[in-house]
Amino acid sequence: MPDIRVKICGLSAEADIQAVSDAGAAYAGFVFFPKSPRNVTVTQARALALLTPPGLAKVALVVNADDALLDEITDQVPLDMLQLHGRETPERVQEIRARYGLPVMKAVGVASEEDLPALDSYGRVADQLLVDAKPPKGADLPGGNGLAFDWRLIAGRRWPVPWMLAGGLTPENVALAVQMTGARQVDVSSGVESAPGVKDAAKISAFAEAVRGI
Ligand SMILES: O=C(O)c1ccccc1N[C@@H]1O[C@H](COP(=O)(O)O)[C@@H](O)[C@H]1O
Repeated sequence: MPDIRVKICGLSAEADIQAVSDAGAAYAGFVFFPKSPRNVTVTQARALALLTPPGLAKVALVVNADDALLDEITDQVPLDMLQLHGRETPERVQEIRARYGLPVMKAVGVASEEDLPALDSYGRVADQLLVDAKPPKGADLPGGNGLAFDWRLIAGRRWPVPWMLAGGLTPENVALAVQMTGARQVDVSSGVESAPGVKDAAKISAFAEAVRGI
């Protein structure tokens, strides 16, 4: 069975980079969304990205970002991928791919069968899909809420591009989530924290260990 790739999102401290690297994760995510407890400035993200060892892909998470913000982030922060976690249309995904020349991962929130066609639409234009739980109505954050969705909804479904499973994953439930969905990549943020926005090295290690044990 091929290795399952892990993304740890919402890093904001030097120690987080070390913990994620030690855990053998494939992706490190930086959140550019002021309402998030994981928000980082461009200056902070640049410093963290420069500390990130080769082999750990650096992902910038943005929410409905305009070109000015994306210009600033991509000018200042060495990146390997952009994660679009807002209401970006398929056309906007294409525009961003063309403008920045970086792979784009589009997050799609899932709560019911009705949400699944969007994965097919974005699967035609994005480089990767992030299949996440749909945020509750009125939530401040479009992701990072520690909520899982009903994994049976995507059991056996496949898309033409690589995809990651996200939403409420933890060291305790990630093995079951992978078993039920067939995911080959998993993304976690709040499930490896000791408090909102504070990453916990022991939980990061336990998450990676749980994935290795699958
Ligand atoms: O983490 C955040 O604060 C965040 C803010 C805005 C959009 C997305 C965000 N996080 C992403 O949401 C999913 C699931 O997170 P969780 O594991 O349920 O906490 C993940 O992709 C995060 O990168």
